[in-house]
Amino acid sequence: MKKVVTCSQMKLLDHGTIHNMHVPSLVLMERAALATAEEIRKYLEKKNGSGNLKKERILTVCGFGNNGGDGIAIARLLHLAGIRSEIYLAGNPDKMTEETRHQWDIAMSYQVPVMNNPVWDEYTVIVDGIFGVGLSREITGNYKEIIDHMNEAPAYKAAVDIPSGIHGDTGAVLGTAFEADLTVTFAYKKRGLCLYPGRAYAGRTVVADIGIYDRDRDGSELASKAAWHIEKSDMKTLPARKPWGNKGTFGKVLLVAGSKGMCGAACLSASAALHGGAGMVKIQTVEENRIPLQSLLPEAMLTSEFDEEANKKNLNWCDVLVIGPGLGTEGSGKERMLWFLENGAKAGKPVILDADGLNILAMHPQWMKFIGEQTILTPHMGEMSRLCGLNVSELKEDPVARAYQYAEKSGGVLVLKDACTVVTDRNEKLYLNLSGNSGMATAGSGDVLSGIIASVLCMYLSCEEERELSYKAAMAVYIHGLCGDIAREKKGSHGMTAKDMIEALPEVLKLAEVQSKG
Ligand SMILES: NC(=O)C1=CN([C@@H]2O[C@H](COP(=O)(O)OP(=O)(O)OC[C@H]3O[C@@H](n4cnc5c(N)ncnc54)[C@H](OP(=O)(O)O)[C@@H]3O)[C@@H](O)[C@H]2O)[C@@H](O)CC1
Ligand SMILES: [K+]
Repeated sequence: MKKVVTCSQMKLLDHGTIHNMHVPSLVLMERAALATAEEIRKYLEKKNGSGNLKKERILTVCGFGNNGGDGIAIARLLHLAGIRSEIYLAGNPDKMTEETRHQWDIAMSYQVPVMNNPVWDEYTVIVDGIFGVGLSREITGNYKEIIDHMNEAPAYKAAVDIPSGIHGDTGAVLGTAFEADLTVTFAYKKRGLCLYPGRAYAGRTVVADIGIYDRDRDGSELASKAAWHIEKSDMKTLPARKPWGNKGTFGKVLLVAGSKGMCGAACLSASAALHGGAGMVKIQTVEENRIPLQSLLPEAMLTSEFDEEANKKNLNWCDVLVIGPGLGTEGSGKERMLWFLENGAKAGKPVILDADGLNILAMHPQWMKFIGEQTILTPHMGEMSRLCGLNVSELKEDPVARAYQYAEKSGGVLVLKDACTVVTDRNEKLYLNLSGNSGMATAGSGDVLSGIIASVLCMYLSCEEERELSYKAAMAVYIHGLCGDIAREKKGSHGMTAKDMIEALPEVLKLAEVQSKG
């Protein structure tokens, strides 16, 4: 797992390294510049072969905060490497920080060329060192014009730390933003580089170690509320399947799903749970779904009984409950959701509340009392909008804050599904997901996710290692994204379907087995 920070957390870490550990700010800046110049050089060498860079001409556009200081140092390093490299200063030089002024003096000593009226089309690379984590408001006026010129130029574009104009905490565009091909960010990914649209503006993102220290001198962790993103190497931590286990020990999932004429969602969710390794899956549905479901998915069990005695038996039998796919919001669906949500909570069973389960909850907010620490809610933006009464554009302005608010209010783990899915709980454990692609925005994708979450919870049933529910949910979201990535590779983002993601699931989980064997 890798940390993801907010701008204020990054400033705290910078400050701690400089003032507690006594690493001079200019040393950090030099390392930031070296890492960025090196990435640019690597790009140029790849483009030109290892030889001649004479045709290249680089313009670094610098602001007056420390992001500008990084930019000036980058221009100097490229100049000293024998590449045509020029500086353009944007804004008011009276506002230069001490470090940036120092970088300016060094660059002038080395006679790095400075342009006052650049002809934007003449450059092969444009580097954006205007604003970094210090961006504090909408970009307007002259700065906006400059960024728009930079975007229109045909050059390869590299951003220093974060594309200027992207809000480092939310990924929002403040007025305008630099459209980078490459972003070299320092120490940790910033939230705004993970969330959209910031992630799209950043292009390929490289995280460079510049010597930031994440602890205080007494060893306590700084920025301890930082977020995390899961990566492939974390898959090896998934519990291995015990050789002496049986289908009972690998987890029993009860899926309360489907309604008259609606069995597809139940089928996809159950199928994902089985492909994800759950030992047994039983679908609690309506009798009309028996024939289609048993023909489509003979591995799953099915019950249409719905009375106190049968319900209790089914509830006692299962280890994990999934409530919602294709349930409908009225009549039997509503009754089934209420019974299993209430009694599942009383029995302390983990419940994944999805799709119509969430829509019913939105219609009956008083049932939130049945949501607890063992509940995972998986709304997409539309469902979240119904749950919390904000419209989708309001949610998208700051999805992390909205997800956290609802997790706190409900007490459950919230999985807010979007291009960058946010997972959080009331303890502010926060995960931003980086796997997956736009091809996954297709019917049934959410049903597949609820099945995968159930299967990941099953993996941990007989495992000694304790993991928080939010981590397991985030791991499932990551796995789901990898399935989407494989499906896209095979079928393309237009043609892939939810079924293709399920088909990719064994391949993804095999990766975990291979990794854990070393
Ligand atoms: N020593 C360190 O800490 C290290 C920091 N590092 C680097 O420093 C970066 C952070 O530097 P930073 O804190 O100086 O902020 P930065 O992003 O340069 O911007 C501040 C300037 O922008 C201005 N401004 C803001 N918004 C504006 C707007 N909309 N329109 C117009 N102006 C606006 C603001 O003006 P003001 O708000 O004061 O009027 C101020 O002048 C970080 O991202 C990394 O690259 C690395 O070298 C490692 C060591
Ligand atoms: K920048």
